[in-house]
Amino acid sequence: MKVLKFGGTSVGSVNSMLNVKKIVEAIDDKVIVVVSALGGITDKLIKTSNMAASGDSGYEKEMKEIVNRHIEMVYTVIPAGEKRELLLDCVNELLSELKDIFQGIYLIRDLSPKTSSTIVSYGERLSSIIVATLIDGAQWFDSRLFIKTEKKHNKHILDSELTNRLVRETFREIPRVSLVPGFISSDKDTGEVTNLGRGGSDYTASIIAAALDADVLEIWTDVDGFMTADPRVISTAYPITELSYVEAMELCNFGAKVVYPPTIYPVCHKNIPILIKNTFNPDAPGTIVKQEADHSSKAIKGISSINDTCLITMTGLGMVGVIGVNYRIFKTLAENGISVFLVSQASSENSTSIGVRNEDAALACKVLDEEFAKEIEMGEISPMKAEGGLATVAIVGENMKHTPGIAGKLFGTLGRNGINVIACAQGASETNISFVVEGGSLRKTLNVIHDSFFLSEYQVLNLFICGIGTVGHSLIDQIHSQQERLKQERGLNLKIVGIANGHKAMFTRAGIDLTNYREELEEKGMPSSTQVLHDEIIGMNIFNSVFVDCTASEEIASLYKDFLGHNISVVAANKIAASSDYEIYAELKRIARHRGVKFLFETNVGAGLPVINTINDLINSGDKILKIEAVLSGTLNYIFNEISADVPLSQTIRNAKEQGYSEPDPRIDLSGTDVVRKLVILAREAGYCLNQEDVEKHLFIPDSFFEGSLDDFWRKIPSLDADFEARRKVLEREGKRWRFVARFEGGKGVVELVEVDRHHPFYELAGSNNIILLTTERYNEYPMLIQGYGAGASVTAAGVFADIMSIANI
Ligand SMILES: Nc1ncnc2c1ncn2[C@@H]1O[C@H](COP(=O)(O)OP(=O)(O)O)[C@@H](O)[C@H]1O
Ligand SMILES: N[C@@H](CC(=O)OP(=O)(O)O)C(=O)O
Repeated sequence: MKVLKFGGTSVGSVNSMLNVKKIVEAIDDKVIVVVSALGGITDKLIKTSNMAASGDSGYEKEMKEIVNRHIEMVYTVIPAGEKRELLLDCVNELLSELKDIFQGIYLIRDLSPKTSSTIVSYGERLSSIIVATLIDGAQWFDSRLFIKTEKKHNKHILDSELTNRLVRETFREIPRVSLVPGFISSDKDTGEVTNLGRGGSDYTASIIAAALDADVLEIWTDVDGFMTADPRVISTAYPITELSYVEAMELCNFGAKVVYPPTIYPVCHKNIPILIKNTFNPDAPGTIVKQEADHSSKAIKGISSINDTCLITMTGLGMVGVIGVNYRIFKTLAENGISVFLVSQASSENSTSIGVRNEDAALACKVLDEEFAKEIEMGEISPMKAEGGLATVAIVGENMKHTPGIAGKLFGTLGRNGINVIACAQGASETNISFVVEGGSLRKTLNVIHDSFFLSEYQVLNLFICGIGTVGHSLIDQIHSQQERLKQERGLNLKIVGIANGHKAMFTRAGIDLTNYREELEEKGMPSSTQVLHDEIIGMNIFNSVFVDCTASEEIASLYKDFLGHNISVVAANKIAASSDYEIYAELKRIARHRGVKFLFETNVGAGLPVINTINDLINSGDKILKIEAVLSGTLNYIFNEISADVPLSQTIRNAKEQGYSEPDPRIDLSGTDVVRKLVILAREAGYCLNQEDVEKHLFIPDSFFEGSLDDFWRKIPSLDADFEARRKVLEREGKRWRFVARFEGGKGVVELVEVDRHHPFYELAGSNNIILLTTERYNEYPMLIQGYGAGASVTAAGVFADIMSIANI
């Protein structure tokens, strides 16, 4: 014999009702079917009662909707004929009783718990008679006659002994199909209608299954089984094939709504398996819950959470070593009907924290303050401290037992993502680790843990890309073309969750489709500003995230500090932050280290060339950088390689801009500012404290050319052409070339135009290439030389991409 329970979602629509009929009629065994109210009806009954009790005449409209929902259901699922007429008589009678009760409440403006229980019982009474008529040959039973409760601590609790006896008596002869309303019961002494609590139909079914020694209890709902996490929050959650009773209990007790927690015990006691199935997808295997579940796979089976948490903390040296303090805490709370779902006490015994629901917090504080009034007055214990708005998360799995490293992995993952754990608890059974976080971090917490424990084959990196000029655009193209390969071959899911340019920004947790992102940004993007980026990115509170700055903006660079402080790594093509005041640079590095995130800017010097990483590797392995000599400006090298009798200086500058080598304002290159910035960054990475103003500059363009607007500059620059051409001719005759060289030695930095002959390593430097010579303690007689493209969108974008990949750490 089987017991099948169909939840509100399974009897909520015409299609689902017809599925229920098909599923039940296909079973070749005796079956007892337990049903809930039509989806959403219990909530609506409660809402309508409250409206009527508060004198809101709008309750009539709600009541009409309740009537229509049931009548329409009858007309659509039951074919015309005698059966339908008989059913309509019963349904109409129940609905008219309900209408009268609501009217009574509205008139006297009073709603007692007893009336409330009566009202909600109509949900299951109505649904069960509809389903009983729908399923061929089904016989209806009134669960109020055999599910019996008694009142304890102001709550209706099941009287198991009496109920079991009555269930067995009622089903001495079990028909082929029996139909039972779930949830509802009656008081064993007064006969008043009661219920088993919200979600209680699962419990009704479990009680019946256990009392009658059913072969299986099937819970039919709207998901493919118990999932690794709440699928409404974690889109990547997937069904768990097998769970033990203990694991199922831990999960549903902690918010996995798919099964009402008390359901597990009766069937577990009788070793009856529970099968969770999807009414909308009956072919899916579902989840089987039994004594011994498969433990061969992951360390944890599922994650559940309760958003509604208040942590009450009792502290005081007067508690240390005193016997009976905990006894008094729990006795007081129990006497006041307050349920505690998390307890955390330090071994020093001077502080105990307990997790309760927010609605119980004020009462819990009050009764505990009263219980410990004497100790509080003597100063031995402080008054209770309540911290609301929190959430409790639990990771569950019997595999955790004796497996070292689970807590380490859990808390490490949370820490790296900037999630603060306010309290935690793990029982010696080692099947559950629970912890409390800020309510606002719940989504991020669940995502982070789900990702690290369940989706480890896919690591996710969430990217915000700011600036879609030449470098940003090229980066997005490169990511787009590599996304699938990285996923398949490296298990890395690179998701771009935000894109912004100077005037538009768009964000989506699911990841932006990169095919038409420019059009989408223009059409659907919100107005962008530094503030918008700051608030949206921090507000999204998304895990494993990286802010990628492909702008040259000082304002954008000013955001890094807050991003790093919120555990968002920063990858910058923008040089401003790393070359700004030494204190700012040092602070950003400090915050990143402290927060366990990365601040990377490899492309700040030499575009995609591995310059900074090389310096870091040398230093980290104990070497010392003694001298840096370099041509660091792709623009200037391009200009000095281009300049000829046919192409004067002014034209080479224009060409450099048009080819995308120079900064948007080429004066930043010509003034040496760009090279100074790069030298400062290299020196700092080499372990020296250097600021831009400490670098000596010998320029080749007079200072006056850098004053005024960019247009003024373009107008004035041809006036230098003749002089440059004369100097170039001399240089040519001497077999020399111009190189704009940056040098750092003995703590001093210099940038200047140098004339190099054919024996100098910089002589042959072609195009816009860069060259860096590092003289170190180890590379001394023969310095290390790094050379290659030092500018250009695609190599710079590739360098940024490499920084991003190093954060993914694969
Ligand atoms: N870990 C989980 N596994 C499956 N479902 C979950 C989990 N956590 C929360 N849920 C939610 O529980 C819902 C099923 O419970 P409920 O709405 O009470 O169904 P029913 O109406 O069938 O009783 C699912 O639709 C899902 O959104
Ligand atoms: N109808 C009741 C009982 C129940 O179990 O419903 P569902 O199976 O839809 O969770 C409620 O909403 O609480």
